[in-house]
Amino acid sequence: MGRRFEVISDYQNKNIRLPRRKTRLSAGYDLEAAEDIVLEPKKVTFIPTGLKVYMEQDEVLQIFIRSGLSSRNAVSLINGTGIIDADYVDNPQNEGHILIPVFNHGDEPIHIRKGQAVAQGIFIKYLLTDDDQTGEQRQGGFGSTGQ
Ligand SMILES: O=c1ccn([C@H]2C[C@H](O)[C@@H](COP(=O)(O)OP(=O)(O)OP(=O)(O)O)O2)c(=O)[nH]1
Repeated sequence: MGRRFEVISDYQNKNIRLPRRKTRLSAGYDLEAAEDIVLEPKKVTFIPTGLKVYMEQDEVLQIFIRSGLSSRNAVSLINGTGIIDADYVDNPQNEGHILIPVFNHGDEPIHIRKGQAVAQGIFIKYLLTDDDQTGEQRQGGFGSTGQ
């Protein structure tokens, strides 16, 4: 299967750039906002990226805030670190749209522009226990398996 980002159907022809690393040894692929969006104070906003990601079965994409954004503004990911599972891609609910849930701790709205890099994704390999036999298939999007 390899490892690659793709633009989801709803965001085709909207000039979404595929994530890139800044320098030769940067670990993170920069994730940009797919739309202009306002982060209202003391609220969680799901920033759309317009992207999905394919990766190998034993891999996960971890999402972190970009320090540029968090040092200029009092914002953080509401979930600390976002976990994008390898079987999230192409799920029937939202095609595997990568969303970035950001909390604005400040008192003023923050205006995010389309194309602004807000977070970064780092691919990591994960391990299983010896007796792991999980065979369940993912059906949906964010929060779908934990109900
Ligand atoms: O910041 C995030 C975190 C997660 N996701 C997507 C990818 C991930 O594969 C899916 C499920 O996330 P997670 O497993 O963290 O949440 P959950 O509450 O356990 O949901 P689920 O029941 O769907 O596993 O939601 C995002 O788009 N952004």
